[in-house]
Amino acid sequence: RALLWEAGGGGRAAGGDIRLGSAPRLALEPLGGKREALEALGGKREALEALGGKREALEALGGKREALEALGGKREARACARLRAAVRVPTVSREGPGAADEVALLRFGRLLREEFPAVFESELVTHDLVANFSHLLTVRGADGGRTPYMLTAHLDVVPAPDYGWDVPPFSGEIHQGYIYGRGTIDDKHSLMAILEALELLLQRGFVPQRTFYIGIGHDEEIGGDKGARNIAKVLESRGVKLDFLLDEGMVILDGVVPGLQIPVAVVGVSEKGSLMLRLRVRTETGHSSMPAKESCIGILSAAITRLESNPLPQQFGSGPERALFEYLSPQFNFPMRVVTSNLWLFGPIFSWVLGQKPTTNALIRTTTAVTEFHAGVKPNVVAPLAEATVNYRIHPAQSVSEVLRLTEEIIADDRVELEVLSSMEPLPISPFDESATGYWTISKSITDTFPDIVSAPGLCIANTDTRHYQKLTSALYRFTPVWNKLEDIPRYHGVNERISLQNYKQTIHFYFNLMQNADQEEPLIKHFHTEDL
Ligand SMILES: CCCCCCCC/C=C\CCCCCCCC(=O)N[C@@H](Cc1ccccc1)C(=O)O
Ligand SMILES: [Zn+2]
Ligand SMILES: [Zn+2]
Repeated sequence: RALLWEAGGGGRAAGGDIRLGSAPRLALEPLGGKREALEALGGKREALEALGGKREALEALGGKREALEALGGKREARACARLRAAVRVPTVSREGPGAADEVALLRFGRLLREEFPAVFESELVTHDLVANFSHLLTVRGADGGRTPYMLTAHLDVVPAPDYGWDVPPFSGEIHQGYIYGRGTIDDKHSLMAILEALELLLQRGFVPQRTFYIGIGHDEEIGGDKGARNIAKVLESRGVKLDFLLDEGMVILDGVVPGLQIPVAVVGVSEKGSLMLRLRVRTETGHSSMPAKESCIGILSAAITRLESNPLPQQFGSGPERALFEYLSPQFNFPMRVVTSNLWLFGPIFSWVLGQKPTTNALIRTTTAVTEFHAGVKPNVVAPLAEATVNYRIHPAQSVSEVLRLTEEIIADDRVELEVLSSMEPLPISPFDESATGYWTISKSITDTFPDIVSAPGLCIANTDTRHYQKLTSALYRFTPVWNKLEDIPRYHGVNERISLQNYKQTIHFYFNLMQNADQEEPLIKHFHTEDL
């Protein structure tokens, strides 16, 4: 069983295509009969629970060997079934008032309570419902003298139109060893894996030494102002201080960092800031047969062209991206090893190389993304108004005001009005030196789960709920152990979001390891091992 789950890298599929979709009789034949099929899966109830129903069970099982390979065992089968059930609840966050699907959010809360009875019924665990749909779990530790820590995740997802998906985005279908669906890597995988790990540990009688919190926000995808912000307020009102907090953010990168031959787990120790800017040009409207020399559309387009052709200056070396390459230096191939060991000399050329690809460019500068453009009312009317939105993600070495000043300089046209829709300064760099217990607990848990990869501190290029928790701790980390190859990066907020069955199991292992490592004073020793899972 272990061999089957461990075959291949984290991002590779375990098992073959287990979608059959053919008649029940055809599905039963390779299994040798209904009774054998059910026996193989540990019983009718488990099989049905794992696969979500009789018809689905039969459709999904391409054969006895494939079924066992894909499911790895009863416990894994149930965990996968629970993640699939979570994906099927469309907890979509949309921009604008009244945009939350309250029915789905409530349904999701019920699903958590039903699927994790040991967690929700444990005497060690207190559950607070926050802002109606978010959840705060307090897991009481035996040693009240130790500073607690916190794990966070979010239950909402971005919208997913059916178009472009190989399987429906809210089906949770298994296809070629992957669970597909919105939320499988952002961020239901981590939420469900945290609860799986806790459920298992509690079932085994685990009593944590130190208290820890699990915060589950319901509106991260639209800023977290109701969920995470209020969870943080509840904790602040209780006088809680945290040793560290771990949220989503960075991931395992396999073949993404140029010149690095082994996969790296990047733990986000800082997070870029953000500025949403509305650009607006107003001009006289009128009959399109007598247009003025310049239209608001032309003026705004020219301004946008100037912004896109003048990227903000690179900042390589002044943020946590430098630490990433210094940490990884011994792992690079020649000549990259020489380059990254001598950044004092090769910094400028290396920065130019990083600037050539969107993923690595995001590390070294404030990025400029023109995300919206609206103008015009009718084909034969001179447009009175043109508007565009620009989203900057601000490098830690810059500030909101500096980005605004540079924008005005680049546009250099008073007819273009600027309105700040929202802004956020980059987050401070969390400690990752030898005394940073949170960083090393995460790092050790990565190594325990993935012995063959390295971990390193880095910059999180997107925003997370962590900013809401800044009053509770200055040790904010952003990482979930999703295994990404370069071609997987567009799956975030894109189409065909998926996680391999093997990678989901590893995600559970990671939190299982972390919950034990977090209790340990040096040296870190675990009582339960993932081999027992
Ligand atoms: C050499 C290293 C290369 C680095 C490559 C980086 C590859 C990154 C891979 C995966 C990124 C995963 C990001 C997962 C977290 C996404 C969180 C998110 O989407 N947040 C939203 C939050 C938000 C903020 C403001 C308003 C609404 C929502 C976001 O940032 O837009
Ligand atoms: Zn997310
Ligand atoms: Zn997201």
